[in-house]
Amino acid sequence: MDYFHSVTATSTVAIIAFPLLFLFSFLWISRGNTNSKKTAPEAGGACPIIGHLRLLGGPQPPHISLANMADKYGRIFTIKLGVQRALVVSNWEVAKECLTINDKAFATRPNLACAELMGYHKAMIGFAPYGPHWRQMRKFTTIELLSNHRLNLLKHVRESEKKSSNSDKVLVEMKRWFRDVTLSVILRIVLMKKVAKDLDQVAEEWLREHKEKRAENVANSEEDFMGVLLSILSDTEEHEADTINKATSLVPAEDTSSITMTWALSLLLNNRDALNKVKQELDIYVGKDKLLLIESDTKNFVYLQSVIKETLRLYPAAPLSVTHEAIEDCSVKFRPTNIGNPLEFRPERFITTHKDIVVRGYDFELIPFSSGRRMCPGYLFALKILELTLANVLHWFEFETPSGEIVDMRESPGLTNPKATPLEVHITPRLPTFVYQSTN
Ligand code: HEM
Repeated sequence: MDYFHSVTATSTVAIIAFPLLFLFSFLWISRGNTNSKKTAPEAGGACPIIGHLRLLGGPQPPHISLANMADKYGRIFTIKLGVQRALVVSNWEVAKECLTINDKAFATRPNLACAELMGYHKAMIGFAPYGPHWRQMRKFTTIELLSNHRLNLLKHVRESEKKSSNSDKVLVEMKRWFRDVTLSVILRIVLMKKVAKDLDQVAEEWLREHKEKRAENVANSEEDFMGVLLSILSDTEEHEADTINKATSLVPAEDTSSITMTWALSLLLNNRDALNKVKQELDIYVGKDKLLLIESDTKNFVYLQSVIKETLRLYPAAPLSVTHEAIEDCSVKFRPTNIGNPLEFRPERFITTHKDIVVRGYDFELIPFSSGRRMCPGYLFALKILELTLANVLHWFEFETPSGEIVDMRESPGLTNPKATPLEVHITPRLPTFVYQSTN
């Protein structure tokens, strides 16, 4: 039976809640959910929308609350957020319609106070309204910074980022560790050719300062990162605009990538069979006598790549995408479909039943990086960092939770989707001692 529902969007904010919700959408069907078009009661309160998302989130993350609401009101419903009417989309087919046929209609961002305050007066590409500035930034980001060609030129920066090993058992908070690695790579890319000082030295200085601030409990915001960058750059004039453009385009990389790596490791620690399969892959294709992996090694890690896709499916770093706003009238309709075992961590699905699905924005069943003209321009960079960093840490160390307990998988509210509790693990060396002492 075909069900069609449509909503006309005029000056509507679209919250595309995917792909976690796409899982729930399949459950809704199997639960015999009605497909009637409904409007949820008003969330109440005043703008800005971020405040409302937090309000919606309450004790649980906003995307989970929206999933519950979608369960009640359907996979496409509207909600009044203060003066704004928001269209909440929790199904991949509707998301496809929004991001293909209606892509241009939904291409701008809402006018939010947070975009003004956190986004350098909306100069940051992610917050910028659709228009000439966004177009120029997008061109710069996709061609000059994050194209396949540029990423290949910067391969050595990603490959050279490593952490020293200690032969003792060490307790490590993994999100911080992943964050430091990602920050260091970003910093070195942004400052490339810019600073007379040795790049490693600059990266180390930034990380030291960053760690000191953290120790003093100073808010560790994106603005800190930009502030430090701008102060480092203040003594240089040449190509400053380019450098600032680079920095603003790379800021989203840090949180999203380190969150995803933390979820991936957590899932593996709770699923020992999957962890063993990753290790087997590492032993077959790398062996235990080599320390540092390079990007060309990762093409063989089919199972690890499936783990990453499954992580992005179950714990997408940006579960609500970034809010889109409609610039013109359009109408959105949908027809339901079904998929099995959506809540299970089963990386094998991406080697068997769903092996052709890629996360590049055209398989709408899985779009953690979104799709269309506002799609994440950093997806290639992210996939490279995720594959290389996860492969390296899983190659170097054995991981155990402090008392062998199961990792807590609760999520916490926010625009991104961090773990509610830190991932603290004991790490011990996995390779023979001589490998850590070698310089490869
Ligand atoms: C696991 C990692 C990541 C995930 C899941 C992710 C996801 C997303 C999503 C869902 C959006 C919103 C797309 C939309 O509005 O439709 C986005 C935007 C964006 N992302 Fe990412 N991202 C990741 C990593 C990165 C990295 C590594 C970079 C840079 C190197 C990056 C740069 C950006 C930028 C600049 C935007 C704004 C694009 C625009 O508004 O035109 N992201 N990302």
